[in-house]
Amino acid sequence: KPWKAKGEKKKLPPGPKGFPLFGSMHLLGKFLHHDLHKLAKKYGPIMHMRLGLIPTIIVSSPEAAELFLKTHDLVFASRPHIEAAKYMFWEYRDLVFAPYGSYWRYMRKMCTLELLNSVKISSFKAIRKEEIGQLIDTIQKAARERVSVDLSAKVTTLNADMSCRMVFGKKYLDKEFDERGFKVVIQEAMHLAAIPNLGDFIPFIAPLDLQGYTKRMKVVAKVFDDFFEKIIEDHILSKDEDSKTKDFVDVMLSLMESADSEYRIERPNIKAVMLDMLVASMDTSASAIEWAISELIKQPRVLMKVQKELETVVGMERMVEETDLEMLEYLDMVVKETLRLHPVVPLFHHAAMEECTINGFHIPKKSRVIVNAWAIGRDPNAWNDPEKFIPERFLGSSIDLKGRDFQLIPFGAGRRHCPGLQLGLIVVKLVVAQLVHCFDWELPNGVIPTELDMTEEFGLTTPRANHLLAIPTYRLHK
Ligand code: HEM
Repeated sequence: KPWKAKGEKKKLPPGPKGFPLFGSMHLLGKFLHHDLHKLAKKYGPIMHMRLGLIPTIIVSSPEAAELFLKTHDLVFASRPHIEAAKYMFWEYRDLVFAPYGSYWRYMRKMCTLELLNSVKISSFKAIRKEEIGQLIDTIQKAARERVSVDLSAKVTTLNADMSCRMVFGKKYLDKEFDERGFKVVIQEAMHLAAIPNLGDFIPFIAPLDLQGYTKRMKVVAKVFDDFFEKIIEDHILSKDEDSKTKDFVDVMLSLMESADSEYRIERPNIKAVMLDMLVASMDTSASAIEWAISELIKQPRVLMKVQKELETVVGMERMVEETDLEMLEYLDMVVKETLRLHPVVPLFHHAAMEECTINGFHIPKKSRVIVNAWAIGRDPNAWNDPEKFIPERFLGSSIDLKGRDFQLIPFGAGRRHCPGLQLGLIVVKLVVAQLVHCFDWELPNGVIPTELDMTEEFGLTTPRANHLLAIPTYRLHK
């Protein structure tokens, strides 16, 4: 209605009532996206729950997501304040956690221009080919010896190496990073950024660090800082070598020196974006690959169909090339179906810059908005048999991953949608195709495919809880 009587209470979306101070935090367990999904089934696709002192809106259906990420996109284009971004991402100087505004826009433009556009992505093709080639060689060795391969570990290392070479210009050894190794520290960071932190929801108790997270974040931040300082120093030292092609760090360093860039870019800004590019590109793609291969092993029928398509398009005499990807229509459906059931970023967080009315509900200014992509991919109103992995559901359908079809938004939608979509999809498709084109896969210890464990680990991304182990058999005729 156009008018509101004075003092009339604004109607919040339905949701659990909650206790004083803590609100409904007690309802959130280890798997936040599952817990929120269950609650949404009871209260509806636009649900309000107070978490600590912060009004939080949970968005769990395609229609609701469209309202928040398209119709009212601008209002919700910011990010919430979180302790993790303060301690681990150089006080929001990165792109992922930067509040909406001109600094965010500048950083996003810079990353797109210097790393994530088609021309740049294609310039890294040789790196991808080389790294994937090396992985196939080691798996071939395992195939000869009939031993199982830790596919989760291999794919994570592959992605870490590819990301490092793109962003830093070279690979770094685990021990140059930290004695715990790359993967462990990054995963600790992802976990700390995703678990509910009391300090985010009851800001005045943040300094008490009751859960001990701040302490852990500071440890992680120090590891990143030392590592990135070393990389920056390496780049400054090798700056004048003529033969060197400029990588992303070189570009950012040149921004630091140039007087005419829009913002004063200093080392903390560079380090924050380095961390973004690393975490955003490594674990996302690796988890998507791991889930796709798991689903394929689980369903031999689908795996055989992917292999058949590869036999027809690529043939058994050679490996898959990036140029083959656009011809692989069934593979495309498999990847969509994987990201529907396993959106590797299950929840993404936005913040309301203004108050807003949606579907008659009042959304207070500074609310945190959590979009549950995991729940959306399972919405029974949008999908038949949502729990089943059926790539054929995309046959003849125009649904794509670009954020226009709100029943499938693993890359988000609207202003904050993933700028790495194109790169991510190339990597995921190429690695999945290569792994199943070059090899057949069998589970070790006589585990039958349908019994493959599919438990998730919760973090900013959700990889498999238990590594995927499988025994390869080489397939190609060369
Ligand atoms: C399968 C792979 C990937 C998936 C599923 C994925 C998914 C997502 C999602 C859901 C978001 C949040 C959207 C939102 O808040 O509305 C996001 C943001 C982002 N992604 Fe990705 N991503 C992937 C790969 C990549 C890659 C390869 C990069 C590049 C390095 C990247 C860089 C980013 C950045 C920088 C943001 C923050 C954008 C902003 O806040 O403006 N992502 N991604």
